Amino acid sequence: MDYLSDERKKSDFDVEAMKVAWAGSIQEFQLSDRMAKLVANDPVFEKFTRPMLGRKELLKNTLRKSAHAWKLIIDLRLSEEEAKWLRLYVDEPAYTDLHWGMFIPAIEGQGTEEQKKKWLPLAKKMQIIGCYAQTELGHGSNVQGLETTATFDTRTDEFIMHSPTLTSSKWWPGGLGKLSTHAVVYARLIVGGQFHGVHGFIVQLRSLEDHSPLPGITVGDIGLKFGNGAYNTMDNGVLRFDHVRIPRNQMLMRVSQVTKEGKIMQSDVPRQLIYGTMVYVRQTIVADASKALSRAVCIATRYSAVRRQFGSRDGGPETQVIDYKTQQSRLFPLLASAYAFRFVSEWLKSLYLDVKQRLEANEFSTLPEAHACTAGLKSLTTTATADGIEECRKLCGGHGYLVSSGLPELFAVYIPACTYEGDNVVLMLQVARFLVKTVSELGHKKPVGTTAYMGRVASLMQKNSAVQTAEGWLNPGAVVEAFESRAARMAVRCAQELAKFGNPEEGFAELAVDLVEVAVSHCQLIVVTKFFEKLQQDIPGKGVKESLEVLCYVYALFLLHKHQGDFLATGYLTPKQASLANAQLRTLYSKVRPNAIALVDSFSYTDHYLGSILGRYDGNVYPKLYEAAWEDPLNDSDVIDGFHQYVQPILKQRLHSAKL
Ligand SMILES: CCCCC/C=C\C/C=C\C/C=C\C/C=C\C/C=C\C=C\C(=O)SCCNC(=O)CCNC(=O)[C@H](O)C(C)(C)COP(=O)(O)OP(=O)(O)OC[C@H]1O[C@@H](n2cnc3c(N)ncnc32)[C@H](O)[C@@H]1OP(=O)(O)O
Ligand SMILES: Cc1cc2nc3c(=O)[nH]c(=O)nc-3n(C[C@H](O)[C@H](O)[C@H](O)COP(=O)(O)OP(=O)(O)OC[C@H]3O[C@@H](n4cnc5c(N)ncnc54)[C@H](O)[C@@H]3O)c2cc1C
Repeated sequence: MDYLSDERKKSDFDVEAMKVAWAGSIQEFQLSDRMAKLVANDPVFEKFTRPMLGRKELLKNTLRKSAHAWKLIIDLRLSEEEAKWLRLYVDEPAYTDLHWGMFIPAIEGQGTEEQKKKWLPLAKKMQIIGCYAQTELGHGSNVQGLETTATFDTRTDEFIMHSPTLTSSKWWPGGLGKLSTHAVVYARLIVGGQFHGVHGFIVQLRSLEDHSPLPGITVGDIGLKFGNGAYNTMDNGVLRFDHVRIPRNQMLMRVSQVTKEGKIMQSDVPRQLIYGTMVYVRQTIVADASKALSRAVCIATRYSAVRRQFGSRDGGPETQVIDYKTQQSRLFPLLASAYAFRFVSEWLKSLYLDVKQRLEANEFSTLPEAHACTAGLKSLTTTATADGIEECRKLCGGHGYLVSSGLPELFAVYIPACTYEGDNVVLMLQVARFLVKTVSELGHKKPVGTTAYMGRVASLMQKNSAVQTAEGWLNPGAVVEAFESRAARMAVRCAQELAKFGNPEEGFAELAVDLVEVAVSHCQLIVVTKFFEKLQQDIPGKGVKESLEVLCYVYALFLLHKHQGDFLATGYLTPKQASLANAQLRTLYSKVRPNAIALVDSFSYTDHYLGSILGRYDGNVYPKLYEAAWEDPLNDSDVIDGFHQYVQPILKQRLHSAKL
């Protein structure tokens, strides 16, 4: 029985076409759908017991699933793209994520042709397992502060990898603790007693025969992390080197080369390319944000349609909680954000692929913008998603706190995204540096790409919003101009403040909070703009574009309302115009309401992937919650183990004293 069928009938757009719009293309939809079903129908990938397993059992279970996934990839001859989807739907962080997601990309981006030829076939056949060992106990954000050393020995033509201090221990790399045979290790290059910056080195950690650590290497897991199950399926590790020797050709040498004689040769490639793997991964994290947020929103939306509280008249049904305006005002902006992040990630991927192609042709001019966009959007979307998942838990009331809602584990797995691949504040400060530089160069350099609007800064500083009515806000030009003006005005104001400091670095440190706000406003402008640009494309299907338009305005006007202080303080909006935007937002929520279930169905998530009783496709929540409770190991017996030993004596004592 489909308890949500009435809801599904209310929608006025073609859900199948929306699924394609969400996926990006019909091919992508079919591919993803095939992999989702393959995983959902395979009992090896069951995951409901995960939060109850102890650490060793949990990790072993993950290894079993990863081995089964690899077998499927080989047996079914899946492409790399299909394998990516398969791993996503298995939905369990594993050492293989870092192998495919960072180790291989690091070699691809920073290795020479010879190095790629040697290492990539081994890695792609999984004859070696790699991780990305950058962060140390003492330093994560400050990459140039890493302490591990790689000292060149001209006599033997080798590097000596060493961990000189406790704080130089590698700490956090996923897959390092128990599984990796190799790592790309980031270390200070020392040649002839001189420091030559941080570089990547391929280091073998464990024997390929018996998996024991090689001489001079101390390696292990760093211990339990937040939440049950969740990211504890990953063996984040600690690693120390005691004068471990590796051949010279295991330094990744696309950026700098060390010759046999100990000479450093710089290629034309900028040294920032050493950070290139992070640019790649940050871009994928933006896509992951839309997946995680859409999962949480799907659960909260379906459950909000099932759940009823108050408002019964004449013995009729109570009100569905999704009909409360307060519920809508918390839920629908998150629904709109999931779509907004999906489309901005699509754009970011194309930006990244373009930059990658240019880098391969030794054209580096667009790297700074790629860095700013990936860093800023990673920060913006992961912060909003982590907060959004927690909001979805609250939107589900008490039942959202049950592990069977799927939300606690999703939250626990997701929140480190605000920290890994760059702490979100540190990343916004990078965006701020890029923006300040752009403003300072306005006199002699035309801003391009996502900062092109800065080229119109004079008019953006003068023009104020012309919106007169709530309907006036349903105009892409009016909305985009509002976001451009706010971002430009905040950036210019900050640059003026910075100019008052004799020492720019001192000013940057003092004004850091304002600078982060400038960066956030710039990144929000990018997301809003890319959503409107998406709507310019041909999007087939009855009512699909119209529904997306509504979501686009919800996203933009929700941000405008949330940050109205900025819009008012910069003088672009009057309080009246801000309140008209809010009135329009309320109207938009009413337009979303009948389509809400169809909009989350369009993510096309299987019940397996959602992993949530509250978010079940059929809405059959209460019987299934009730059933699941009885499956808890505590309910194996009526009288709990330990009762006779620890509780009964207390009860007896009470009875005894009661007699007295
Ligand atoms: C319910 C269950 C659900 C289950 C869910 C299932 C599955 C989920 C599975 C997986 C989750 C999804 C994805 C997981 C992905 C990853 C997680 C796992 C791994 C994580 C890995 C890591 O974290 S790796 C370590 C990452 N570390 C960092 O990011 C460090 C951050 N620091 C830096 O990036 C930099 O050092 C810096 C940016 C802070 C630089 O600081 P600064 O002192 O200014 O530096 P420099 O002098 O070094 O550089 C300055 C110039 O360089 C430019 N620049 C800096 N970075 C870059 C770059 N990346 N690219 C290009 N250019 C860069 C900078 O702009 C300066 O340029 P100018 O000189 O021109 O101004
Ligand atoms: C689950 C998980 C998986 C990870 N996987 C890997 C991996 O595979 N490989 C790997 O190498 N690393 C990995 N990491 C490490 C991760 O990349 C770092 O933790 C991250 O880059 C943050 O660095 P940090 O821990 O040094 O934080 P810190 O920099 O110490 O941050 C602490 C606080 O200081 C603030 N702060 C720091 N610098 C500044 C500044 N300049 N201005 C203002 N505020 C500042 C931050 O905002 C934060 O609030 C992982 C981490 C986690 C949690």
